[in-house]
Amino acid sequence: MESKSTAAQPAFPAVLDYQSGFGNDFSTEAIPGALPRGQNSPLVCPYGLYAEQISGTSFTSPRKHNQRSWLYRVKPSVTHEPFRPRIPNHVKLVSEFNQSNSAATPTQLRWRPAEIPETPTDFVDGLYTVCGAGSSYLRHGFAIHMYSANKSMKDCAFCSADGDFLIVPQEGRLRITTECGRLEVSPGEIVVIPQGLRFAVDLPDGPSRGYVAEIFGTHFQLPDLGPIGANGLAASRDFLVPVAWFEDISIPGYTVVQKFGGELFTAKQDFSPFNVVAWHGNYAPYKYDLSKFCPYNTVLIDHGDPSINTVLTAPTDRPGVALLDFVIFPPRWLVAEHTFRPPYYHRNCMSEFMGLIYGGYEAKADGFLPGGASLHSCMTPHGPDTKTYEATIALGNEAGPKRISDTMAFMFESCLMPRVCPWALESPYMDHDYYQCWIGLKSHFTGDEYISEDSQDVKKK
Ligand SMILES: O=C(O)Cc1cc(O)ccc1O
Ligand SMILES: [Fe+2]
Repeated sequence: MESKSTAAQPAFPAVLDYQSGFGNDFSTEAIPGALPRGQNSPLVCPYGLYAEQISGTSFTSPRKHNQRSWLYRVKPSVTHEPFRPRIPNHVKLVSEFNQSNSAATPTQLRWRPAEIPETPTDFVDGLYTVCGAGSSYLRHGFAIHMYSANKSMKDCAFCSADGDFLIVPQEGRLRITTECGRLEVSPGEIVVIPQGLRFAVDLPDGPSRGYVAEIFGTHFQLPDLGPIGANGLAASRDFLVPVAWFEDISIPGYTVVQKFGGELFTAKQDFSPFNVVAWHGNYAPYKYDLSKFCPYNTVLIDHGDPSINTVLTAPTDRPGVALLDFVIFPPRWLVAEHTFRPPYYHRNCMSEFMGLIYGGYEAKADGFLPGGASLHSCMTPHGPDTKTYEATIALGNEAGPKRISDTMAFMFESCLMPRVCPWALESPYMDHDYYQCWIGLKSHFTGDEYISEDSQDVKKK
């Protein structure tokens, strides 16, 4: 807690407290007794606070999907001047993908890691959309952004009215102050900031880079475990939610930046929006340490589908069809016998965007680097590069148990077909030679004797 002053934001403590659980009904107060007892909206709230509800689902969503929280704050968030288009506006954010702002391409795409900007750039200015599909207006779709920044946000908070942000830091910690409290997120951890919740990002390490999946119209949930049983993959109790924390500070000219339909709007107010003394509910930010993931995998033959490594899924109305799955490729043992162990060659009706947090990726001997990205869209063929294929075959059946260590790759997989933004296609980091990694795959066909020389017909034996 920080009492009334005009001081800049206080330093983060070395260790932050969190509550644990996924989708719980949380209750937290920075001052004992600040949560009203027995009702949400008393005539006068404890300590003279304002009650404010934030709804992440429609009021009438079925109980098992319903998400909302009650925030008890020094001043309500409506206490601000009118929203105005941000000047200069941000031209590299898209939330409704169409021919005027993005391109369709079935080509395999890959990007080298973007450099950290030289000029002062905070999280908001460092954010740019790579690809996406659908529309935040129609509440169905997603956008994949990346960020590269070097400076903390100052006297300003951000929120997206368009969708939830799943942030995957790749370089540099993020200290995130939200209306629900504070989180520190390191590379190797992820954080989800729900639609509409205000937050500010500090960069204690300076240079910072990462990925964001933004989903429109739904929220992330844990995948069902099916025959795996009651345990495994990401455990509910490893998700960490902030405890209430507030500052009661006047900051003349404080700016709330709101992403709304892909455009940025600003509203001025004279106080910090992080003035929530207590809150309760199930609509809150959370973080998760990917090293806690408990992977399941093949123990005898064949390469399992990557869905086995789903951390979080944002569903559509069709069973088993994700608007966006967040899947990881964590350290694990490979033990399959007489099996081609790397990912198989494939074409997928879902579209696959991949990133690498650290280490290497089992399907690519080189070219796919930490901080880089690749996109294999709907039905676009892809798979291991030539070097990986040849090395795997050379090893043969003698490959014993092998530990894949020091790696963390991930995939955002969607049933929607992404369009790609022009600045991503024209990016200096685009790997124009990506196709070369497969072009050298040779035929190892041994059935030539069955083909007649002149007709190419299969000879009858
Ligand atoms: O394309 C990729 O590298 C992702 C992926 C990994 C895997 O193990 C199986 C299928 C798949 O799409
Ligand atoms: Fe794939």
